[in-house]
Amino acid sequence: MKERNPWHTPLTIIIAVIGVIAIVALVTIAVLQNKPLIPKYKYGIVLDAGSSHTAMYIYEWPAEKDNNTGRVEQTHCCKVSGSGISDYASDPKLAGESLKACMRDAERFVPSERHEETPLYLGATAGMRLLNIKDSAASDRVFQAVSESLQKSPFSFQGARILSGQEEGAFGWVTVNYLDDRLEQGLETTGALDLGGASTQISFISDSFDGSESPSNYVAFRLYGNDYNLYTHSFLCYGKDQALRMALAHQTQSGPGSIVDPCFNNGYSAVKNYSVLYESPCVSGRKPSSAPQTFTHTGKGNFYECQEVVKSIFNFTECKYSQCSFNGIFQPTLQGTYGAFSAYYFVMKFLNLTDTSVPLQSVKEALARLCATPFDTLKKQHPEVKLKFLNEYCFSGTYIFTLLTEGYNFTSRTFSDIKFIKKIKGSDAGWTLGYMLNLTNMIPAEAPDTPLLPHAGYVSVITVIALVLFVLFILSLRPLWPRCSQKPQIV
Ligand SMILES: O=c1[nH]cnc2c1ncn2[C@@H]1O[C@H](COP(=O)(O)OP(=O)(O)O)[C@@H](O)[C@H]1O
Ligand SMILES: [Ca+2]
Repeated sequence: MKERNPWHTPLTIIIAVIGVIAIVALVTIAVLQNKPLIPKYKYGIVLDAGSSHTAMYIYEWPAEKDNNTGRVEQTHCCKVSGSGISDYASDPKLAGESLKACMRDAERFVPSERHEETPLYLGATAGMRLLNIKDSAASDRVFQAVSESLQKSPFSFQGARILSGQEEGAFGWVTVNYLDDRLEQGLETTGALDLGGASTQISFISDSFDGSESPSNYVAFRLYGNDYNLYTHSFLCYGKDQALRMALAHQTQSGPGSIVDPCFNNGYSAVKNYSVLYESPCVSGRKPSSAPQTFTHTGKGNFYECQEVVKSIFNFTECKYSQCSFNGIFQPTLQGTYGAFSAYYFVMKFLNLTDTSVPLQSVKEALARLCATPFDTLKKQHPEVKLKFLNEYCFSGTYIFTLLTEGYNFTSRTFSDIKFIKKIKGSDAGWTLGYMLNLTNMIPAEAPDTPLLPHAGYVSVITVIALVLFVLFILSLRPLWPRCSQKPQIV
């Protein structure tokens, strides 16, 4: 007769089936419990109205996370065609019109159910600061026009305003450190170097700086439970386009009519208008009284001579503090690593010097070579590069080199601490993300409570405990186990 398998009793089969169902149910609940059901996002839109152009950034973050603590990422960027809003002073309506194409873009990228609740901000930087100095009524009219245009969008428009230089510097610093996950984890922070067309910002933490020596350069933050004493300064007129104006103005002082400029390549030649050159507040008041209408601007391409011209737009002597960068502005000792973005990146990218940390000597050699290249050769080497930029790379590169070394005092040792970057993890480096994080209170002052275990750890622990309980349960039923298979013992 065939022996019955002792495990095949109705009781053990029922126990096993119930046990398996219980484990599957437990693990399924553990997996589903903490998982978002459908990936739903919230959105925020920031328009960066820079001196040279306006760009729109759309950010998104998970809607389910409590108090908007989920990671914010840039999902889309739209470049407004035409020039910066400050160039529409004589026809402000056009400034409003120019934003429309990007706003339509935003309507497609943000799901329509979210339109009404999505905040929309416009922040203007140094181009509007200069227009405000030159003609504040014109600046008001431009803001009026862009605000009217943005109010017509389906988003929740929160206003258009000029950022102070301090805000521009501090929010750039917040952006790079947020994207690098340095704030939440309380890691050593990175300094931020931003070069625009009309102003430039430097922001970093220095242990020697507590704000006492120069309170106007001090911004205090408490983020995720950590205190930061940030040094920041924005130099108005030291963006690369206004710096070029100052360099040209300096060279026209010696005698009107023509300039032979070492910062432009040999073979470059253009006729320029005196009053256009001198219309900016960065140079106004210095126009020679005998100046003719136009002057000829030709290049002779020499990096070393160009450096001398560039140095002439800085004041290195005046300083009433313990130490200064330039123009009598206090700067504490440089410390740590730096992310350099916007025009720093564009120029260093053109020089092919962005990938690794670059020795200062290599930058010098690359610039000496670039400036010495005849303009015709340069055009043939770079047919894809817009002439407007190609014309100016010798000047822009020399300006960056001089600003970093003579202005901010980077040395051949500390220069390689600078990384030239455009994006961090898919989001552009710039002030816009930090600005939105601040206005939406998305970075808490105190560290949020975190669950004891991460999700995967939680699921594993639950599974192991369930298995152990199941085995213990089966073992506890031992007295009920069938004994019929045991061989009869011979007494
Ligand atoms: O491809 C490029 N090559 C070189 N420079 C560029 C390129 N794209 C943008 N730029 C420059 O970057 C700068 C951006 O400045 P922005 O418009 O942000 O001014 P702001 O920050 O001073 O208000 C401008 O000088 C612009 O000409
Ligand atoms: Ca800018």
